[in-house]
Amino acid sequence: MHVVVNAAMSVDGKLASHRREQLAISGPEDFDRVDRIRAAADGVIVGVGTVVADDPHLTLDVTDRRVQRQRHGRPGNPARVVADSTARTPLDARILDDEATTYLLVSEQTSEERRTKLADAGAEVIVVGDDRVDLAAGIDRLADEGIERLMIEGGGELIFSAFDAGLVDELSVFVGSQLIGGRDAPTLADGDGFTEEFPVLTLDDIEQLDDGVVLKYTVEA
Ligand SMILES: NC(=O)C1=CN([C@@H]2O[C@H](COP(=O)(O)OP(=O)(O)OC[C@H]3O[C@@H](n4cnc5c(N)ncnc54)[C@H](O)[C@@H]3O)[C@@H](O)[C@H]2O)C=CC1
Ligand SMILES: Nc1nc(O)c(N)c(N[C@@H]2O[C@H](COP(=O)(O)O)[C@@H](O)[C@H]2O)n1
Repeated sequence: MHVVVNAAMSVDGKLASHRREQLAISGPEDFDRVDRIRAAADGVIVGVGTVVADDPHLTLDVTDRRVQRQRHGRPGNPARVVADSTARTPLDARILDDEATTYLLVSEQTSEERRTKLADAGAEVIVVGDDRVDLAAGIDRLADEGIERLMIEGGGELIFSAFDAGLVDELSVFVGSQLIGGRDAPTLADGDGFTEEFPVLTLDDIEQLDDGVVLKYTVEA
């Protein structure tokens, strides 16, 4: 499995304001770039914090679906995936519509009743982990479903966990020109934070887009 993280942050490293409202940090050129990364992926994953905050759709625009067909011979959108230990995804969430397959990674903490409701609402429910979603195990299960390239879109809790588990191969981050501030605003990598053995990245490319820059890194093994 090849895992690519992509997100957009302010100059002070925030993904959103402390109110956790969705903000357009990216401009149109960067959103086009995001769409191309989605189009190249077999699956796009977010944490349930992002689902609750943003109600994202995580699909491609029609142009990119054509691009995907030419590139990979596979029609349609990449699969959508949510890391959702206690199955908090609302039953009317946009990611549960029928525009793509949606996998919900949940833990054993989720009741059979809740799993059934989510399955009835359109989700493919996969149980991985006792108290919390075990991301490495989840990725193995997604690989069994044919997902070979996974894009992680956020938020900061999920991105930290993916780095913590040593699962990330590439990181792209758009740095916009806003300053958001707020000690409780989500950042690119939240979680408990590293105190030793910090992940080491190699800067591969810098590109100016909209009013910001895209930084592209590979992650050292
Ligand atoms: N600017 C950007 O590119 C993006 C911004 N965002 C913003 O980020 C915020 C949401 O981020 P967060 O609150 O950090 O939530 P998140 O989206 O990272 O979800 C975290 C939640 O996922 C669940 N989870 C299950 N298994 C997990 C695991 N193994 N590791 C980590 N989490 C796991 C937990 O309930 C946890 O609270 C929103 O304000 C959203 O707008 C989200 C994505 C991209
Ligand atoms: N790359 C990027 N730039 C921003 O400025 C953003 N706010 C985000 N947010 C992510 O995109 C999701 C929304 O996706 P849909 O348009 O609904 O398909 C949102 O939930 C974040 O994951 N990303």
